Amino acid sequence: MISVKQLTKSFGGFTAVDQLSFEVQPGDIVGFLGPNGAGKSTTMKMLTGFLTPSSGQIEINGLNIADKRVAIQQQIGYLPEGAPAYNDMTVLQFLHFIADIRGLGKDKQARIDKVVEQVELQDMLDRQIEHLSKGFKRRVGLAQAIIHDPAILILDEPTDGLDPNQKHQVRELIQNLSQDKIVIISTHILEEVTAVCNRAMIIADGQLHFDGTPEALQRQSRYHKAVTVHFEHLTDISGLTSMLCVESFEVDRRTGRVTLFPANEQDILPLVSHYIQDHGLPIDTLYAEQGRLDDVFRQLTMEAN
Ligand SMILES: Nc1ncnc2c1ncn2[C@@H]1O[C@H](COP(=O)(O)OP(=O)(O)OP(=O)(O)O)[C@@H](O)[C@H]1O
Repeated sequence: MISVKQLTKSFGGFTAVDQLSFEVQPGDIVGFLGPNGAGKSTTMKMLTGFLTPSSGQIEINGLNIADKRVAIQQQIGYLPEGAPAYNDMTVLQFLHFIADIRGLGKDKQARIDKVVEQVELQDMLDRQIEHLSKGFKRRVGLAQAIIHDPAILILDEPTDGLDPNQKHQVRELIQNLSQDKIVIISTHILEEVTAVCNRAMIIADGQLHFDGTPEALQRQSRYHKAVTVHFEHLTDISGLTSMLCVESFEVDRRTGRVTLFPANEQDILPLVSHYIQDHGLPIDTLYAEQGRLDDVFRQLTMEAN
């Protein structure tokens, strides 16, 4: 378990992480979300023992990082921002180097084979890291993070720079890893949180603004329970938008979709659907919204500003 209490980091007079407190249990896949400069990487660096907090406490599996840093680091796999590596080594040399540092001993070859397969580096083993594409560099970074099969994985923007297929693979990899592990990722991709994480934490200005499931995050959106309609052709919507159960509406000028917001948070889909049927309105799409993550992200982080 990770237990963080009142964690703070200041650089000179500037507070990058401000009294952050949270706990993470095995099985949790946590997504750190936040605007640029929110303090996500700084928090990860403190969790992994690369930065010393200005104040506050970090305990990992009962050990305090202030006096058991090395023991804690043995339990953690860390992919730093930008996935730094030794550029003049080949991929295979680098993985051997990391495996030796991690003290894998007789398990070394088996673990290297396993991670090479997991992140699909088979064709790159003899390439110098300097000459790899951004996506492959990131895969090397992931391979070194998981090579010792750590109980805790901390991944700073793990899918940054990957193409859509690689993103999908890395997300699957994270999900397959996670049954008994703690995984913390930071990302700017909101959909990644719903695709991969069972918990979302929104950090802005170094403070925690939301901590809950991705579904709970979506429910905070003003679009939660709104009903969106798309018509086959231009249609008079005045009757629909003046229904008593509809508090307000908006029209997306680009797509022509009409979104109806419910009065009193009620479930208006059946009422809207009946109205459309009764009046023979020419619709091609009708659905209730779960909530829009970009909307709630903007709302929570703007409030912080
Ligand atoms: N070593 C440092 N010295 C001074 N300021 C720093 C240092 N490291 C980080 N900061 C500042 O702390 C703030 C938080 O940075 P951090 O990298 O943690 O943000 P982030 O949420 O990871 O951002 P991004 O999404 O852009 O990666 C930023 O304003 C950054 O400029």
